Amino acid sequence: MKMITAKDYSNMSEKAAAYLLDKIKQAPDLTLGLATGGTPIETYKCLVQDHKKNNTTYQHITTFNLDEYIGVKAEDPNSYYHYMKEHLFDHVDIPKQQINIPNGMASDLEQECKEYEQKIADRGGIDLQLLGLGSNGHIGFNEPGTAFDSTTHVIELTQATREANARFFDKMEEVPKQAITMGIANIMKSREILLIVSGEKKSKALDRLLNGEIDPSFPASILKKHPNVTIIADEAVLKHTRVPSTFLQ
Ligand SMILES: O=P(O)(O)OC[C@H]1O[C@](O)(CO)[C@@H](O)[C@@H]1O
Repeated sequence: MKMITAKDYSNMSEKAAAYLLDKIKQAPDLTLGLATGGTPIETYKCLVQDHKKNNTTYQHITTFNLDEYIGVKAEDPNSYYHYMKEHLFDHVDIPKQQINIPNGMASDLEQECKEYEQKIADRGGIDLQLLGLGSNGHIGFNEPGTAFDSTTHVIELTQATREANARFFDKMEEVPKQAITMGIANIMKSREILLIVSGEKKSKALDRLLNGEIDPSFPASILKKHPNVTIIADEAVLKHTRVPSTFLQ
């Protein structure tokens, strides 16, 4: 794993967007794994600004989102489908048929998971996966205890995750209890991973990732076994994180 440091959230987002754009320019038909949540919002904003200014094209890009809430309609402002349209897809030239997000309204969720797996496989896997880090170590919605060999599956969200995400909803009761998420095996099969981490509240999690044991009780810990992970972290998170010198470029 290598670490790129950033001054603050904006600078982390600029560096993450520059990193993604560099890869997109090198391989315009890249298969990108995308994340939602608070962390990547400004990264997407930077991609949109770049698209407007420099016309970087997404015509041949295929995307797979990590996860989606179960029981939230696509048009609901809290669906991750809606989030992606609002923050990225409606503002760049990616063809609709190249966008993949699990369908949390599918009547047969097991079948939906299987089909999502097949779509990823048919595309030849993910080239570059963008990841955020949950305070409890979740990646995608793979909560603590999720098997490292898990593939796309239905997950019960922990109370901690529901509380962390409650800020996007009007009431705690509206926060879904379940989601579909790519599994840890899918994330680990990505050829490259870009993990973005910002803010003091993520210090404990980043510290555990860098210094702790590899254990399913902290799903992100498996990233240490991936051969090509880059972390972009800002000063606020790094202030209380012990960074082993081997991680610094
Ligand atoms: O970026 P946030 O909002 O802190 O969330 C951390 C992670 O949790 C999730 O919301 C769950 O998938 C991810 O999208 C995100 O990367």
